[in-house]
Amino acid sequence: MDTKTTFKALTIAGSDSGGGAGIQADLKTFQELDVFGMSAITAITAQNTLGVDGVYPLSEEAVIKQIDAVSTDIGVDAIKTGMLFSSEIIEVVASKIKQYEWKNVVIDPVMIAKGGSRLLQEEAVKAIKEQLLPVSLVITPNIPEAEVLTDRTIRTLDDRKEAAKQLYDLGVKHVVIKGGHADSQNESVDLLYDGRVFDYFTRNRIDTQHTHGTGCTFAAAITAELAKGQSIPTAVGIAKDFIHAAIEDSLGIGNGHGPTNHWAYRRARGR
Ligand SMILES: Nc1ncnc2c1ncn2[C@@H]1O[C@H](COP(=O)(O)OP(=O)(O)OP(=O)(O)O)[C@@H](O)[C@H]1O
Ligand SMILES: Cc1ncc(CO)c(N)n1
Repeated sequence: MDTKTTFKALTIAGSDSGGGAGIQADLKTFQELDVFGMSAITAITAQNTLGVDGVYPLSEEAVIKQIDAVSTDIGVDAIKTGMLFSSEIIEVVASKIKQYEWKNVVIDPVMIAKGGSRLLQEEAVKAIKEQLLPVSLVITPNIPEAEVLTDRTIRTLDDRKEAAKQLYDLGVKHVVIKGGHADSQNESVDLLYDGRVFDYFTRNRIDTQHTHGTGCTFAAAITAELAKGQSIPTAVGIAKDFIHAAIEDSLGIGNGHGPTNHWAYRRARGR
């Protein structure tokens, strides 16, 4: 008898034509971590390592149809959201999370691309806080996103801890505030808060400009591990190792902020 179990993850996010962030980064990461990846695309971006040259959102109907198509047939063990673009799409996603009673829900609250292009409309921040956070397991903001979501300035680790508590109070069960944008020259520390204790995931800071899609890749790795049934601290620890390997062994592609290397983690394990 075939007893093989296939773990499945769905990403609801934008397409990055450059292949380093968005849907493309998520699917590559799921694949590298032995999880079957599926996607519901919210918007198409014309994008490369130099920046975003166009954003083309899809209709709410198109997003609903994609989510329903995979959920009613294939099934989903974990979901991740990335670029959601508008309040209308956020509302659709929140209602689908409730309808399908998804528990392993990772929200990467993507707002602005490295070159400054908006991937989330300004007024949609409220919908993330009010509709998505209460139905989510984990949120993974970078420091500027955490500042917007909490309306506070984050300079010190104590500021970050206060912001994590504030986000937790909005209903999300675990908060990871990433340290890629922190001032530290030597290390990149990610903070995890579960409503009781703070946990720290620390690796040396790599001196590189090739960090396009680090946030998407990190959150996708957490999602893949949750799909397999790992605990949150274990999933975050594996995601930290995955993104560190991907940044360290970068590909040097393009003329700007290049992508990370999604196969570096697997190669380092001799697979
Ligand atoms: N230079 C670096 N060296 C080591 N780790 C890094 C570096 N930059 C980012 N990271 C790690 O990468 C992950 C993503 O963090 P970051 O704060 O850069 O996310 P982000 O800004 O959302 O990324 P993006 O918007 O490019 O997708 C975190 O685990 C962070 O600690
Ligand atoms: C489509 C897309 N999603 C997320 C990001 C953030 O890295 C990006 N640059 N593009």
